[in-house]
Amino acid sequence: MTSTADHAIVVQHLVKSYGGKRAVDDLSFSVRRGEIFALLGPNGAGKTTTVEILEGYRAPDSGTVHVLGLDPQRDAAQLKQRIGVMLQQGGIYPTVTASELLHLFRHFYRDPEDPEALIDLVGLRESAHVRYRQLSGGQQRRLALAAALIGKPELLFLDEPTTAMDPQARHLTWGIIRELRERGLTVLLTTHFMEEAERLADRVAIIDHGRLIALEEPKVLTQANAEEVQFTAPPGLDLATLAALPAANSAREPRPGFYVIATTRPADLLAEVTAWARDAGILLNDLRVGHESLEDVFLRLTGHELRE
Ligand SMILES: Nc1ncnc2c1ncn2[C@@H]1O[C@H](COP(=O)(O)OP(=O)(O)OP(=O)(O)O)[C@@H](O)[C@H]1O
Repeated sequence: MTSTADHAIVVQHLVKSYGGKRAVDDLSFSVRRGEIFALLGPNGAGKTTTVEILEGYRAPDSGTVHVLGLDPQRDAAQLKQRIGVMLQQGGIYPTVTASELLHLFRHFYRDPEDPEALIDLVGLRESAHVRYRQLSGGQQRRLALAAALIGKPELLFLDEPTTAMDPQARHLTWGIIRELRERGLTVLLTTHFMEEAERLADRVAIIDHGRLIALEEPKVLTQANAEEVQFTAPPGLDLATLAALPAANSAREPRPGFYVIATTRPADLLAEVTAWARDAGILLNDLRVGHESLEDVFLRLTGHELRE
């Protein structure tokens, strides 16, 4: 039973339409206190709409939503003191510095965090007095993260937190988010990045067309399936031939030239695939055995790929 005592967010049968189109379609899920929960889905899946309803910026058409035990519409003022929202790109005044922004924002909260400690936490000490527009994309996102933390929130909403970051900045940010979980914060994350959900989240809700497709721990999602042999080769190979290899269960070509063969005997299949390729004079690249990635899982569940 989901209760508001041990759950930071409880969403039940949420519906939101724009015109005649359902952006969120009977969505139900709960986020436990202290977990990092990812909403994963392609463009237009309904992630932002859902998050904005939870933040109190949009009203649902029907269904119920509880955030920290509160109704985001009715208890908006109370809730704003207890949640942190990372502003989207472009949401920060271009000539302000990190230090100025955080020292200003602290006045909006009853019990704010020390701005200087936050500057250190997000790794902006060297750039604390640089104007926002002169920061790199990754630094700008980290400042937005610091700004979301200034009110010492219990629950943090991160909408696409590592967009525009290079791999180094992304890893840094993942480290910060993990540290926040250690401190007991609950995090609701939306992302297009498989790897981000896989590495950060305790549980992942995959949504598509406003509906819940799956809700699992990342490792359960990826282990639920048999192993696979994957490789790249020229597009258009005969899938029936591949599926007919003795150790193969099924074969598919999810992207042109990228092949996935499911098996319960990966070592045998690997030998069969390489022998077949040699006989057919086909060069295989990136041959590997593995579990499905979250990307494969998404493709299998929704029939289309996750786009950035
Ligand atoms: N204010 C609005 N008016 C009309 N339609 C909207 C509005 N906001 C969103 N939509 C539509 O609702 C659907 C869900 O959009 P939403 O932004 O919630 O998805 P998303 O998963 O966050 O996608 P993205 O990753 O692109 O932000 C989309 O089809 C979108 O075009």
